[in-house]
Amino acid sequence: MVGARVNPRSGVLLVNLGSPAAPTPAAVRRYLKQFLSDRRVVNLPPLLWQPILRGIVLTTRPRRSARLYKSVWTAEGAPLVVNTRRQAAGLATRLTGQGVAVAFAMSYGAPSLAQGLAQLAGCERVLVLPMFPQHSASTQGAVFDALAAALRPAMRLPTLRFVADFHDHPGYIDALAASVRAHWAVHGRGDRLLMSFHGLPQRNVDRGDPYAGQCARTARLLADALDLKDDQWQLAYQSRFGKARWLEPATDATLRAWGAQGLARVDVVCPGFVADCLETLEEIASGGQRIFQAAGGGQFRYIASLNDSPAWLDALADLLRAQLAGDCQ
Ligand SMILES: C=CC1=C(C)c2cc3[nH]c(cc4nc(cc5[nH]c(cc1n2)c(C)c5CCC(=O)O)C(CCC(=O)O)=C4C)c(C)c3C=C
Ligand SMILES: [Fe+2]
Ligand SMILES: [Fe+2]
Repeated sequence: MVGARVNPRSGVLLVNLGSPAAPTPAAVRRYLKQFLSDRRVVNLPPLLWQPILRGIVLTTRPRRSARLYKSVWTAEGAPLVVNTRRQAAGLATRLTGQGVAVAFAMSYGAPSLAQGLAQLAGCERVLVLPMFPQHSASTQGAVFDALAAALRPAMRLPTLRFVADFHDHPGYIDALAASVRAHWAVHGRGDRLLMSFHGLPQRNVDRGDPYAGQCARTARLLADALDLKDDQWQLAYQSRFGKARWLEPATDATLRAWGAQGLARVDVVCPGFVADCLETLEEIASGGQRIFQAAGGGQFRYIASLNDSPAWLDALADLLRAQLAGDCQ
């Protein structure tokens, strides 16, 4: 546990997606097997999907993904886990004095939900915050399932509160806007700002997943906070996986088109990721730049995720205090 009191009455559990234990094909295979077997993520009949997963995906993807993970791995471990650990530590310094313990966990890999909850043993109330600003059944739903599974053996349940999303929270939008402005103050302002969100299969949205609507709302609020005109920014979706149709426009196609138009300077921010990870550091900061420049574009700048920046952790602490002060009394 990060700096809790002896027996605090309330606990906060931050939950993000999770990473492999090591940047090796074997560890990535274990991680992808758990992740991609979750029906919240790939909702196909297991008799159809499991042979494809085991016979094709898990025999080809781990080697390539391990190479990508290796390119972003740090001395302390996977960026997503390192950044989430720092966020938990930063929140603990803000909340522990108020009798609130803070721990973190991952939907897939380690630390598991059971390990995270064990850090909060003795808390009568537990507030679970999935670290995905926009709601999707594939992410929040997976956290909820993992939470229920982790609590199955419990003889005494805490009072629980689950934050469904925070896509329009003023503190989150302000922290994003401040981080873009700080970037502009140092590097100058690009011709256009691309707001790249993780993608989702179109059929999930057709079935009622609010994800795309919430991404659009976050993007609009951020554009307004930055006083951007409509021709100065665009929303796009990254990280397509598999053969189905995913949300559009795609980040890679957009960057290719902007490069071909000969744009001299673009900035890219990923508001759906509050912690830098493989998908931002490798896919966007490296891969996005390659695509844009190969197509003829000029300068490309990736704006880091909020990670453990003080303004973001202050906003997050406010969000958590407000949630804890709600009907959790
Ligand atoms: C931010 C929200 C996310 C949504 C929504 C989401 C949906 C989703 N993802 C996949 C498939 C993969 N995602 C992978 C990595 C990954 N995804 C997110 C976030 C969301 N995913 C994060 C933060 C990460 C990075 C993890 C890290 O360790 O840094 C991967 C694994 C990496 C790889 O092999 O490329 C896959 C696969 C699907 C199918 C999906 C929605 C249905
Ligand atoms: Fe993903
Ligand atoms: Fe990806």
